[in-house]
Amino acid sequence: MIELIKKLPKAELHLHIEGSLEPELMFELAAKNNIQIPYKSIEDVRHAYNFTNLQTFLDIYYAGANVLITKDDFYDLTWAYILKCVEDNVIHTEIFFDPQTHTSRGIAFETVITGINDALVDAKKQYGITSCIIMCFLRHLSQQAAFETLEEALPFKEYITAVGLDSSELGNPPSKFTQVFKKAKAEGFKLVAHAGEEGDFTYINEALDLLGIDRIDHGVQSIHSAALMQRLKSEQIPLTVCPNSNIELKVFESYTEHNIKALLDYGLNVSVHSDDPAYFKGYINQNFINLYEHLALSKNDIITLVKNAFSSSFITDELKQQYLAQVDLVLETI
Ligand code: HPA
Ligand SMILES: [Zn+2]
Repeated sequence: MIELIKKLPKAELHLHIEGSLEPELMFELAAKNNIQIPYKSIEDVRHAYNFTNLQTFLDIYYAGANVLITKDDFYDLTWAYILKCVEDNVIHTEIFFDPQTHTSRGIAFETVITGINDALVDAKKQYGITSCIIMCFLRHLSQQAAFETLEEALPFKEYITAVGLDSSELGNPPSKFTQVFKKAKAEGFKLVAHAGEEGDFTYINEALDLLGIDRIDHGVQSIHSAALMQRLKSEQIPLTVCPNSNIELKVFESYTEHNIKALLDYGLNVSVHSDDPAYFKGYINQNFINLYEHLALSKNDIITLVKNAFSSSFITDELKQQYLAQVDLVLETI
């Protein structure tokens, strides 16, 4: 089964590019850019990755992002991630970036977006990997700040497919961003939002009812509302679930307690993703392998999870069919 997991072509739909910053590159960029980081060695960094909840992770994650300064840094970060896609057979990836994490340090929006985009263009040329970019608003900041970020993004609209919402969930419900999501929709962006990771199921209801999102990121707390479960099932609203992240951030105590199998068996449109793989011990294949080893996923479960990701992606229907056929082709050879 592990061979199957590795060989299947996959789509990544929940990946923060800043969360793919491996400690080795963090050290290299810190030295190049003369940025102080609070670690003496790679070992030291890995040791610090011992989180108790979302906020303890975010504090370290934002500090890590401080080493990213130039367009080349954003290119190199993204290219390093593309090489992981090649390793894991990810043929389509939809990546988040957090512009405010960088613009608040005086880095131009243009520097960030063009560095990321150039690497994605090269990924298509060199490996045929398709991609899109999702710009996230930081929910611990104000709606006004999100509006300003949306304005900054408009000249680069052709590079950005969707807007999302991430960072500290508790106390920052989707309702805080109703107006800016309305504007983003009017500008033609697809909409996603992190909801129901640490926040309860009412955050998911708000993301659906007030923001009008196309996909929920995480969404695992939906299991606590029968009405919401019924709605997610009948409307087949995608949930991009990140198992390693949920374990590392103590959303579930262990893999055996993770509810993805229950969500899948109920008939929800769930898929598996890696969130912040440099911080959460592994990329997409490792997420599948951990689930397989602890939750007794069947071959059919794995195929459904893999196919759901393609179906829930923002690519054209034609490309979806092509990629789903590619999955079937690999299945025939195994
Ligand atoms: O898992 C996450 N949740 C919220 N914000 C984030 N920013 C990076 N990763 C995450
Ligand atoms: Zn996330």
